[in-house]
Amino acid sequence: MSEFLVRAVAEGEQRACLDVLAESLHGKPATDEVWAKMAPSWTAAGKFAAFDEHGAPVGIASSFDVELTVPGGQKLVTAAVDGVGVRADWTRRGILTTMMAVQLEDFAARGVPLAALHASEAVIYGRFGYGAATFGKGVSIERPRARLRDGVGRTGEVRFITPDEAVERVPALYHRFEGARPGFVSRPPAWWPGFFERVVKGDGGYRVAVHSGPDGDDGFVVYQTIDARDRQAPERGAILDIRELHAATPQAWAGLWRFLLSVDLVSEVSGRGRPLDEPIAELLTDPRAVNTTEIIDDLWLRLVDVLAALRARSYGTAEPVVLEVHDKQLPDNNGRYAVGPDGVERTSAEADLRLDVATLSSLYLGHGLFSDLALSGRVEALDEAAVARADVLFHTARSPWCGTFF
Ligand SMILES: CC(=O)SCCNC(=O)CCNC(=O)[C@H](O)C(C)(C)COP(=O)(O)OP(=O)(O)OC[C@H]1O[C@@H](n2cnc3c(N)ncnc32)[C@H](O)[C@@H]1OP(=O)(O)O
Repeated sequence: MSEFLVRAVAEGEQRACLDVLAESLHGKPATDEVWAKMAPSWTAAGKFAAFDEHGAPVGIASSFDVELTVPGGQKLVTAAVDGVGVRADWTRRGILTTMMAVQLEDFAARGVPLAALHASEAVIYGRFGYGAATFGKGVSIERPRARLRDGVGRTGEVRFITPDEAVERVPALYHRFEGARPGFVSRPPAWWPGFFERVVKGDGGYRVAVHSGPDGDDGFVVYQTIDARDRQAPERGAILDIRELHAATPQAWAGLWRFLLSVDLVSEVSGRGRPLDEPIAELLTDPRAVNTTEIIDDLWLRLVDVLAALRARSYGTAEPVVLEVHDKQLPDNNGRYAVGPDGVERTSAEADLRLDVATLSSLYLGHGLFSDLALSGRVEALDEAAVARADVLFHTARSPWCGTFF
């Protein structure tokens, strides 16, 4: 069997690695024009690749650092893992497994307490300690039925901005929302050019609208309209599909929804990956105008430093529990942790609950219940009473939500 070597990507090797990634995702090699646009942000930093015996890349795993808000509001440095792919003629030989191991060791050595990713398939990353930690819902709103309750969203103004104005204003505006929910991530400067090129300035016809309240700009929406008109069904108008909707205040949030639901010749307003608890139906006189079309896993989280991560978040009011954590890839995390509202310590006390690091990672931001995972066997309850306590300790008022694709 052919050998491979996993190592850090050196300066000058990025383009060949990008082509491997594109191939794995059924894309095309970058043209000179595309590469010229990508090169400034597709640096060698944070990239590991597998090379064949001739030195050609056959697999790639990339990451960049962001800050992720954890329950209680602290922001933790998090390795945002993206750009993972193995050339189709090299799969199932352990390349991803080796790249994940090297990457995790790098995160641990750099003192990065969390790693996160969006998974192409739900079966891949659990074995490396990642668990689905935030979810998003798809919504479809029947616009003809969607009348707003009296007074909803009337306190501010919404205006379009041009793509160039969006480049100028939206990153700073987004910065205002960071920390609004557990799971939210910062968008470093290198994240934005791809978004502006592919979405805002791309050929999808996206519009950017900004909401202004008493303190100035406080929300924005990015959407496109898809013409679905049909002569046989004259009541059918366009579909207005939301790509992003972020608001700093409840008034801005309601104002943006008012605007979206007021656009003429639209029969449906849709969006994917919205927060599970976004109360759109509560804005309307007919809540049944809002349909949930799907619920999908969003951010997969990996506690790299279990003690640091557990210490960084806040907890609900309940007696402490002792968690026994198993971590195959990073054995320094193995052990017991006493977790309570007054703090988190390593302990030699008897364990109440036993779970692997992927399961703990999926519960960490507040989505899901220990009791559900105890039912399914993913949490082993050595003390039954501790399950309900853990539910209270880890619960968060707002659903965790990431809202950023990388
Ligand atoms: C964060 C992101 O970027 S998500 C994007 C991920 N990339 C893609 O989906 C692109 C297309 N797919 C690929 O490039 C590759 O198939 C990868 C990266 C998913 C997997 O790479 P491989 O080198 O084949 O993985 P590797 O050989 O290390 O497999 C490890 C284990 O995962 C399993 N596995 C890997 N990929 C899959 C999959 N897609 N479906 C089911 N099982 C899988 C393997 O069977 C193996 O199981 P085992 O340990 O029980 O033997």
